[in-house]
Amino acid sequence: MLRISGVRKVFNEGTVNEKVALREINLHVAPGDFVTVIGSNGAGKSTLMNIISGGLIPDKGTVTIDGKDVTRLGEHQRATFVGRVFQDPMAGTAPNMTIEENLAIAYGRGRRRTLSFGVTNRKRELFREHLKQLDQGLENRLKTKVGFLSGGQRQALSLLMATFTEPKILLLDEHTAALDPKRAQLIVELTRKIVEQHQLTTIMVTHNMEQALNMGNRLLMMHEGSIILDIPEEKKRKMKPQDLLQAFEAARGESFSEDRYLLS
Ligand SMILES: Nc1ncnc2c1ncn2[C@@H]1O[C@H](COP(=O)(O)OP(=O)(O)OP(=O)(O)O)[C@@H](O)[C@H]1O
Repeated sequence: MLRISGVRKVFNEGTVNEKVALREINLHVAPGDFVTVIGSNGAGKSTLMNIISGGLIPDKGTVTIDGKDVTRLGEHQRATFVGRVFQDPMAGTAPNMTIEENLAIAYGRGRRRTLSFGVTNRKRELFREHLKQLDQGLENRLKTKVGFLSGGQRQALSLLMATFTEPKILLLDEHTAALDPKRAQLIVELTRKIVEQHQLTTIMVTHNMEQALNMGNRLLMMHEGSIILDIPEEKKRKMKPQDLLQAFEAARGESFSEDRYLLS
């Protein structure tokens, strides 16, 4: 489904601020895989997500999605096959527009504009159906401006919008990190439900080791621009956060007392 070959990304190349964010990334994600990505600060996780979404173009290497080379396509051109939810609940939705207007934009992604942007009664019914599964009572608040919703409600709506058109790849970029534990858990459950329901190929970045172990069928660990661990489902299922820390230290060949802090 997703193939990343020899991808390298350097910021401020040739200056004193040069930073190699991705060294030589090779990654194949099979259809229906749910991959969690963990790693210390500055490991390159967000850069990798941006390379997949088209927010950044690699300096070297290629990205293919479902057999199509998308390396040089920008974010808008990939929007039909890449859905994304960000850490910031403000990022995925337009606060001054109503719930139904936001959903109409998500619904229109990849369709002909002339046919899609108005909110017809038929679409309203469809939106209500989808909103019901969020269990937030949003199906009765279609005319509410999104800026009035809580962070958790906005993330739930962002998740729905990102998956509305069943993208080929769903990117979740620490999408529960800004929420309190109760709301975060709700979004985790909702994520599981939506991903399973649509069998979405998903990549989720998290700093939460429990989350990385409990969700998905594969775990990647990144460090200083490289993927240093790739843990399959059977192995992952038996691991505890402590095992993950040990694996991290073994892969790096050094011990670092702040790992727990950096990863959790
Ligand atoms: N636009 C940019 N310009 C310059 N340097 C950047 C830019 N974006 C990222 N970097 C640098 O590239 C490296 C990788 O950053 P990235 O944001 O991908 O890490 P991350 O693993 O997502 O970190 P975190 O967990 O802290 O969000 C870091 O050293 C970062 O400072």
